[in-house]
Amino acid sequence: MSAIISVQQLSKIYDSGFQALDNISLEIKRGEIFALLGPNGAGKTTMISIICGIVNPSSGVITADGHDIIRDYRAARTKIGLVPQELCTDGFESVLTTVNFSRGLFGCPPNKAYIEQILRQLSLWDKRNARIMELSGGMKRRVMIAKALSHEPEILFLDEPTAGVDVELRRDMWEMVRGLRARGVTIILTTHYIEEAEEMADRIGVISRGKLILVEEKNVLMDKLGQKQLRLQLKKSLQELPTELQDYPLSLAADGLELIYHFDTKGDQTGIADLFRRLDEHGIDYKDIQSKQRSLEEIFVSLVSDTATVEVGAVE
Ligand SMILES: Nc1ncnc2c1ncn2[C@@H]1O[C@H](COP(=O)(O)OP(=O)(O)OP(=O)(O)O)[C@@H](O)[C@H]1O
Repeated sequence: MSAIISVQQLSKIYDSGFQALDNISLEIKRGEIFALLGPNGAGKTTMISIICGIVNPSSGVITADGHDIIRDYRAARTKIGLVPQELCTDGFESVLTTVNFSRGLFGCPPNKAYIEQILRQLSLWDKRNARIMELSGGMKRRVMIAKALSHEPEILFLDEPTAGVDVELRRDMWEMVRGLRARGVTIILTTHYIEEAEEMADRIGVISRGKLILVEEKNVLMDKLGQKQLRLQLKKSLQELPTELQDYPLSLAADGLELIYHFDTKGDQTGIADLFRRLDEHGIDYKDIQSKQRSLEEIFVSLVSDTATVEVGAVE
């Protein structure tokens, strides 16, 4: 897949002297869903704002669908739709007027059929004549998406699309984003919700203190770093591991009532059969077994824990 966005050696130093981005290079592939993860203040919004032409870069070269975002600003901007973090729209206007107006700002001629299609897709068609102030928070957020899509962009930036929305609406949004991707829209989203990236993204980038510390296919990331755990609930508690088992990747938890075995999903052999034999030899009985994949959240926390204070995996 070719790159639809290319970011080369991007740095941003705000007027205050604060360096928000430090030499970032990144290519977004056409048609992918790319999730940008990072703790508060990592630089996600700064990066999006620069690509969308809202904030000036201090150095670096960025193109959107081949158009330089500074020299060829207008052409670049028409390729991009942005759903900002904050809801910003006139509450007195109707949904339809607002979305049509946004389209007009890009110099696009009216297209009733297209606007109807996106409003239907976002379940807003029935509310098209309602004033924005009369809508629920989730609906307002969808209006922001409709506005961002009004000029038929090929790239959609979603800055924390599901912050503060309930679980059901979050799932609807995920469905909608997948639908957009199926129509060929490239999607870049920032999120604090690791589960969102895990669920949706094709690739994941992790940004911490203005540096891009990792870019990887989600599945590769899960495989590469994704360890599995086998948890055995013991019938009798153990004070400590028998000496012969101390070289195994085992640990005791829950006051000696749980034995945790770590193994690599990539390895040829998990060692589980051998472990069971050894437990049998030592008369260690268990009543239940669970296996658990290391989540992206754990991976993320371990990645950024030494570079920043982490605030991740917010759960409502
Ligand atoms: N206009 C500005 N002037 C000075 N510093 C700024 C400005 N805008 C942002 N910053 C700083 O740049 C850093 C990155 O901010 P940014 O909003 O890009 O982070 P973020 O990763 O989007 O965070 P969050 O997840 O909290 O939205 C922060 O330390 C922020 O205080």
